[in-house]
Amino acid sequence: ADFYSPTELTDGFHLVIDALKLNGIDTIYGVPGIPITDLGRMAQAEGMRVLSFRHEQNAGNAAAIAGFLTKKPGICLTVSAPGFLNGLTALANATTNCFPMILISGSSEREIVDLQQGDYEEMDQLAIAKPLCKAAFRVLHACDIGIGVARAIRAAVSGRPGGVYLDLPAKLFAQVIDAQHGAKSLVKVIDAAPAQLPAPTAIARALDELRNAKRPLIILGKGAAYAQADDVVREFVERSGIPYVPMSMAKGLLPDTHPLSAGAARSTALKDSDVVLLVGARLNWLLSHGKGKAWGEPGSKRFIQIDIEPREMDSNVEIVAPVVGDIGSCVSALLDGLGDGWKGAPAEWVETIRAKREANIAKMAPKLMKNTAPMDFHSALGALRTVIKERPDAILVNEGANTLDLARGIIDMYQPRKRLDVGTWGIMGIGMGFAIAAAVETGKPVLAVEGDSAFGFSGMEVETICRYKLPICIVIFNNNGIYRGTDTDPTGRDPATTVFVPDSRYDRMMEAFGGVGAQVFTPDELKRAVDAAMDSGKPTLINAVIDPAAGSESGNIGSLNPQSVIKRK
Ligand SMILES: Cc1ncc(Cn2c(C)c(CCOP(=O)(O)OP(=O)(O)O)sc2=O)c(N)n1
Ligand SMILES: Nc1ncnc2c1ncn2[C@@H]1O[C@H](COP(=O)(O)OP(=O)(O)O)[C@@H](O)[C@H]1O
Ligand SMILES: [Mg+2]
Repeated sequence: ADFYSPTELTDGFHLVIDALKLNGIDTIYGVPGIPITDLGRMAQAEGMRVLSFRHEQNAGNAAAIAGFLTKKPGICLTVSAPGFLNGLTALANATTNCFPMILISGSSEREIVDLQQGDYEEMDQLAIAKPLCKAAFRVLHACDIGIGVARAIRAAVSGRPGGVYLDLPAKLFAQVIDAQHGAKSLVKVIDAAPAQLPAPTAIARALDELRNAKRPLIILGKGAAYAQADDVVREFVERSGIPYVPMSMAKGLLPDTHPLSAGAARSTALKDSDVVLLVGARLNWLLSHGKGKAWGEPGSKRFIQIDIEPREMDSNVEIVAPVVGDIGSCVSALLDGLGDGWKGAPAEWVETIRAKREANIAKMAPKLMKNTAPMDFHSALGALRTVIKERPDAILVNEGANTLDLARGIIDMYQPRKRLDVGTWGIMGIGMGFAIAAAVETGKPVLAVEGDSAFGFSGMEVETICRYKLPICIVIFNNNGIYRGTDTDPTGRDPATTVFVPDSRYDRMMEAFGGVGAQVFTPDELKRAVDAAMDSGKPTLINAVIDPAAGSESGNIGSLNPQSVIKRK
């Protein structure tokens, strides 16, 4: 029997680490500082991987995408007040995108905060976090750490995944309790994200809609990618024979070259379909809220929606067949229900989509072949499209405006969860955090295709990338500006609000920290430099010179900008 000395003790530091490890969490993304520097050191000493960043927003983004990739909540650890606030943007973005993460921040003493007596980094962090995330908890007593961590994990991954805030006041860490009592207080979460089975009546109703459809369409959202029900999703598309449109981060669930892919025929698919099956995709702005000219005749659509969140139904338009449950269970039930009677989608409709897709791909092809300088977005992306085709298990991180919108349609993906981008908010700044966690969590090579403005939001993490020697190749589409590099200040006093230093050399930033830097002017040079980076696995930054006149305002979403009708004299 274990010899147990009554003096054996544990404390808050050790209980937090034990609670995380007990639940299979082995990685922490953060920035050290009071009161959590020692927590990070001790976690590292106890075998956890603790990665220190240069800004908490990037650590938070890393934790968020780690959650998306692993279905375990990513952990971001920050100091109080300013560090907490820096992590909050990533926590809110994770919640918006349904990525499971836990922001753990040290905090000031309750008695001083609640009397507003001016503690070091005083802030009521729990109150501030609550409206911006899925759940928020604070732990005051060491014997509650086990339950607190368990609640945070379950809140992050159960139902619709999201961001959770866990507030740990400084005094908690040094609190000492009896070791055995402490061990008993820990909770290993059982079935944190339970399967949620659809009602048979909901499945029957959905199948009726599909059977009566003349022009059915499937839309796969990043929820379908997150669910990791890849085989049953692919089997359902292929057995049903229904064309599908993958949303950005669902690309690769089936290869974009799949005969049923309607990605390159998106406009026709949305406009002319009559029954639309949404699988882990919301009818938000990315799908024009399910109405308007993108969707053809008003009232011409019947929507079936699979989602784990019941309240998503009817959020934008009427859902005639809501299927509430987890995607794996729901799609399996639909597949079983198809039965032998299912004759496949109407051949004429499938042919319409195929023809449209082939025509659009043919129209685009010449733009991707140009091998001259200066590059434009199409010719540069043509080179990267080939890289991913040759290296399908590489992970593509992508942000910018033209750099994002054009890459989404030009770079085909071949495997699930390989395209990580700005998601539902269209947020800039996810690049380096996503790239770091993708490399750390998967061990796969990462290609980060960045607008020069987008890169600037998290660019200091090139030092982090070098420090951990991560296989990340950053390609910056350097068009000297936001959208374009050609705007001018009409007063002639300053540079325009959307331009940067001309002919800048981002590649030298990577060299500053021991990484590989390269500047390229043609698609061939770009492909060679990326191939070299991928083969070497060395941190690399390629400054790809793009024609400053090549872009368009806000990429594909310029129409969202308000226009002034007042012209001052
Ligand atoms: C946090 C944040 N700030 C600002 C923006 C606005 N914004 C900004 C600043 C973009 C950068 C576009 O410039 P780029 O250089 O990254 O890409 P291209 O020049 O290739 O279009 S895209 C975009 O929507 C944003 N989406 N998110
Ligand atoms: N395992 C799951 N089962 C069912 N629905 C899920 C699951 N995980 C996430 N979801 C849902 O997937 C949806 C993702 O939608 P969204 O982020 O809009 O995707 P996209 O931007 O790709 O269209 C969310 O409504 C979320 O509730
Ligand atoms: Mg740019």
